Amino acid sequence: MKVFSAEQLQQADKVTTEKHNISSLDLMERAGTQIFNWLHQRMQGAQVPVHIFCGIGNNGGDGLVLGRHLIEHGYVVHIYIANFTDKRSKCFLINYDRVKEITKKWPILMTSEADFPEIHPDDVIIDAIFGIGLNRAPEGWVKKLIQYLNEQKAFRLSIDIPSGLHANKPVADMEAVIMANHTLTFQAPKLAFFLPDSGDFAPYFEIIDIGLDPEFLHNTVPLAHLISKQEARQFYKQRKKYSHKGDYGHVLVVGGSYGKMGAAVLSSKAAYRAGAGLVTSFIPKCGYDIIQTALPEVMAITDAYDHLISEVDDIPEVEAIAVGMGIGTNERTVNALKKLFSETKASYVIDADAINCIALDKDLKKLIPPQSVLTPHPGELKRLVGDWKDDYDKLEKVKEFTRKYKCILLIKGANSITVHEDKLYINTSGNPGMATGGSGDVLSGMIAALLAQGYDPLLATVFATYLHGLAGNIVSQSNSFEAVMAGDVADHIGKAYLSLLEPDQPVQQDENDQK
Ligand SMILES: NC(=O)C1=CN([C@@H]2O[C@H](COP(=O)(O)OP(=O)(O)OC[C@H]3O[C@@H](n4cnc5c(N)ncnc54)[C@H](O)[C@@H]3O)[C@@H](O)[C@H]2O)[C@H](O)CC1
Ligand SMILES: [K+]
Repeated sequence: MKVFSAEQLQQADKVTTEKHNISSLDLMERAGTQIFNWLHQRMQGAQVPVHIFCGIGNNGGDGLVLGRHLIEHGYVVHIYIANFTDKRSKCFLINYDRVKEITKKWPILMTSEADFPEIHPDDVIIDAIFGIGLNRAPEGWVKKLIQYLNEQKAFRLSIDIPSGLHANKPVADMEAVIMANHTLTFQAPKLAFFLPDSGDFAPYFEIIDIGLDPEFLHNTVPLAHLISKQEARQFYKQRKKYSHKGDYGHVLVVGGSYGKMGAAVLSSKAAYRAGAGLVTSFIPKCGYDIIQTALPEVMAITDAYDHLISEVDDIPEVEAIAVGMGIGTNERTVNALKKLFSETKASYVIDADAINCIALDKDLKKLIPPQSVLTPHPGELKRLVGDWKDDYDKLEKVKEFTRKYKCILLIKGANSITVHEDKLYINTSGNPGMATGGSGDVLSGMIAALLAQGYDPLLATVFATYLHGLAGNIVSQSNSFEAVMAGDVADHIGKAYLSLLEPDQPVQQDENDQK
């Protein structure tokens, strides 16, 4: 699914009205009516007061359309206009009049804090103050209104986007954004919903299709792609009946040091579970018994050193190498990486301490093999590209890094983002239980396994990230978030493949009602 910018959606709006010969007012009617249908299906006529807070632009107009339909269906509705300026939009004004026509009185105009209404915890708040037309931080009493609404216990439903949040720019004032319980967003999800600084404002959202021109949406290069099951399923390559282990590639895991052998074990295990034909682990001597005992399927080659990796030699020819998990940043290890990168051709996954080594040594940075996949967590990323002002600055820095070093970089986090030059792929699987030691080691092994099986590096990263999150979700469903351990995630990669391929269950009406 595509993630568009506010500007692209405004353009889509314009193209749709011109090409399909419908007015902006019709589009607003469509948008507001769909919000009404959503709410009506859930409220079923309940006489719970619905407080609709409208701005004076088109987001406010959507709120007015919703209000009119609710009133016509006998709901208890209070409409308030946050009258912060008299520059009201045309479609807002028409719908303002339409409300008056049916109620015979004007909605309540708010001009200061004194106008804030009392709201009962069981009531419903509709947030239609600002949409994607937000152009600065809300100030004065409007900011206070947002804070007041956030203090209420009532359910907050935001129309299109929580007011005060920009679709694709940093939050200007964190204290002037609606904390939505749910957001009904038009046509496409907004980038801000998936970034660490702003994602908490829109923890749950649904997309409302308002029929913007499909051709425009198809031909427009989006800000990002959202990867859910539907997309991930298309990446899957079926195994052939008449095949042998050589067809699925050989992964070399270069990992571990004294006290951190688990990293190499987890990565090697995940490589097998994700489908690699063969896995060899290159480890310090001290890890030999550990890996051979933990994973009999894995072949082991040891370094000359007992506690660390000093030179990766005598290795077989492999398709993919996952390097860095638990290797430390000793100078000898940095030198081993220099030699490995310059002498061994393969598809690389560069993780953990290998990233720290690169951050420490400029010469090593220059040796990053083209098309490598780097998988830093936030701390490693900071060491690699420097600190950032906000999420958008981070994305720009990472894009620049991938251009300069011709690589793919996965920004790991709640919604991990695969970055390659200007392309962004946002992952939707996974859960907070996966914020646990070893989770990244499992992922590096999975990416390497897909590389070995012939997936191209960008696809391998996006697909492995989705499968990894899905495996984590399966574990957490029977185990709680708290109890998720990286080894469990590796053990559930198989279930993730099965879940990916099983047909979607039709949504039953009563099931739908409970959501
Ligand atoms: N194509 C679509 O997706 C459709 C969207 N619809 C809805 O329209 C809004 C966007 O409406 P717009 O009138 O452009 O802007 P807003 O309502 O978000 O903003 C209102 C108004 O407020 C001014 N403003 C912006 N920031 C501030 C601020 N901090 N303080 C004071 N005033 C501010 C700004 O100048 C605007 O004029 C979209 O989100 C949807 O809800 C259509 O209904 C259907 C098609
Ligand atoms: K809103």
